[in-house]
Amino acid sequence: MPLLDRIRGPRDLEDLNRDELIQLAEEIRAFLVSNVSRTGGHLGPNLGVVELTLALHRVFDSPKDPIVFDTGHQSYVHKILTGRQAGFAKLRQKGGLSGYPSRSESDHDWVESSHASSSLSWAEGLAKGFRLTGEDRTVVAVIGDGALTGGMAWEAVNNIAIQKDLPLVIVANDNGRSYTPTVGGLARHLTSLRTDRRYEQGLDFIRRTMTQTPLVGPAAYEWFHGLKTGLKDVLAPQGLFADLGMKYVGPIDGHDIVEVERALTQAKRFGGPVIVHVLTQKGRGFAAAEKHEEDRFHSVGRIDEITGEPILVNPQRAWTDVFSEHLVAIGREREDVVAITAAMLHPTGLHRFAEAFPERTFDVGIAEQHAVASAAGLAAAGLHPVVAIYSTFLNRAFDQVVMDVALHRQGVTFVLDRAGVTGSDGASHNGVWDCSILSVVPGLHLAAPRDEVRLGEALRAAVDIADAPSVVRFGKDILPPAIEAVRSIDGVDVLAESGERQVLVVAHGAFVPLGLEVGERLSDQGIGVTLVDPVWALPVNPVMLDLAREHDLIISVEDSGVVGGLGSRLSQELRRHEIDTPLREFGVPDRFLGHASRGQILEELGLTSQEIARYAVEAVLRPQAVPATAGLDSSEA
Ligand SMILES: Cc1ncc(C[n+]2csc(CCOP(=O)(O)OP(=O)(O)O)c2C)c(N)n1
Ligand SMILES: CC(=O)[C@@H](O)[C@H](O)COP(=O)(O)O
Ligand SMILES: [Mg+2]
Repeated sequence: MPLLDRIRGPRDLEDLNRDELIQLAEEIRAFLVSNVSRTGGHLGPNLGVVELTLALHRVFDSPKDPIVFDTGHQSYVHKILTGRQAGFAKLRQKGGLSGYPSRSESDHDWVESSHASSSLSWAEGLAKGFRLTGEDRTVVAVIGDGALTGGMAWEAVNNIAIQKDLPLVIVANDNGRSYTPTVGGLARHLTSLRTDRRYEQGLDFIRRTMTQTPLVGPAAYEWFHGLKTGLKDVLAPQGLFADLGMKYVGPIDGHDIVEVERALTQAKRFGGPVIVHVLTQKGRGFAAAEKHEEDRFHSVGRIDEITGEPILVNPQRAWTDVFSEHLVAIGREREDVVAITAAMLHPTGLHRFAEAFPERTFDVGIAEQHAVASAAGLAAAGLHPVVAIYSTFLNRAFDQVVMDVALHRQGVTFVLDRAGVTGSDGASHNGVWDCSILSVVPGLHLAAPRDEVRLGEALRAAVDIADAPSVVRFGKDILPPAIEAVRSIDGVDVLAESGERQVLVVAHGAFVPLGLEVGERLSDQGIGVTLVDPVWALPVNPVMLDLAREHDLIISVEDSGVVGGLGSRLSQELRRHEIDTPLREFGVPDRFLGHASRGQILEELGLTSQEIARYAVEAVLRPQAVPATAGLDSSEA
């Protein structure tokens, strides 16, 4: 019987000997490869933390001792060891396991992380809280070298370092990579800790001595490890962490389970804040991942479990690809255009720009706030920065968008990928907050292009704006075919017109095809429709006000948060101009969405042409009978 079948919870790990643990680690890797290759998910990060997670669960008493996984994408092994093996068949699917820690799944999950660099603050708060309430618990934070580049992590370190009796163990899981190799001074510092020559020379000496000792088997192993640990304390540079006043243990070979356990035990006994520096290999044990230069299989779709080749290669291009190509073309024409990524060069499509213009591309680490403020500086120095970032991660840098870019009237372009409902990564990764938060930024321009042509045009227009923030947002899906306008009125594209001017459908970005379907359904019912795409949704184009005056009802559809979103902004402008045409906004309600496919989520929210058209027909035929909030109701289904 495989050992893994006997593991129902961390207690089942207690009696395993070293050989059994090694076998179990192998079984877990096979389990991960076989399952994640079928569902997709964060394979590489999890293959790297198998021994580390086994050791964590043997040394600490989870859930009494909380284990907080930074970002949380590397918590699959933790899930396997805490009774959730069966759930992997539906990982990240509707009704299945979340791709991140989830409190509804298990008491072992304390923090539903997913946005990076917050674990140390969480752990500090938990540990401080337990100390105040007199509970004897140790809190563990597992943070990657990438997540350690985030400013929040350093705000926490600064605060932790002065609390000498805080029972807090920070495990720095150093695999040298975020997606690509982790960049920056900290990464360099970790490398120097990893490769310090004095420690290596000391180890060589021990190895040579060992060949002359009479010890064999486990005794030799114990002896060797004891010496290695002692040697590290004496010879290895404690560096930055120790200088800040924290105890540093490491560097530890993260795939040597005995060594990891020993270090964690030592850290637990210490009773104050300790950083345990563990070296791991992203993608370990799966050849295709180990040699995958781009990201070591950080996040995969469905793949062949032997070769690692993607199973479904969609020949159609995604929004990211098209943006990527347009930006290179712009870069050739405009020497002042520079690009910034917060550790996501390939996922945001900036790798092409980086290949063409390496000296004009900046990877700042997982540091969105810095990325945006630094962009303001670059703009003030005469350049035009393009900050390419996932919509959800811009939340981190809202203040910098307002204070550093908008207030200073700097020409910075934000390209927001993964805008709208993304689905399988769960609540936190839907890009549904950008329009609401950006709507309140004075002077900001925002475009939601509907197809490739409009994306190219919007991007060019955005980089021409030299005195204000400009934003181009698009989703994760593949691109729809080009949708040509029937005519254009001062920048507002009219996509369809039929009959009397009864219903004005205003559709944005990826929801333009949905708007077209709504329009068709209405004209099939004999209702006059005008369908428009403003392309530039912010600031509101005055043409929209004229169009609003000419219609009886306005329906706005957007793939973003409905509260304070684009429809809502238009509605406010109408009121400001005393235009009383009723407007109903359809978009994503203000609640957290469970993980599921994009299609399933949109269906659940009633964001289908059938539901929207049903509302519009009712509102036109029986205006008195339709409640004022009906549009919002259907999106809260
Ligand atoms: C605030 C924020 N920005 C960007 C990301 C996207 N992201 C997820 S994992 C990751 C790299 C993490 O690297 P590391 O912490 O070293 O973990 P590893 O995958 O190497 O285990 C990035 C950039 C995120 N989750 N949160
Ligand atoms: C953990 C994290 O934040 C990213 O890895 C994210 O899951 C990537 O999303 P995509 O797969 O949409 O690029
Ligand atoms: Mg890493």
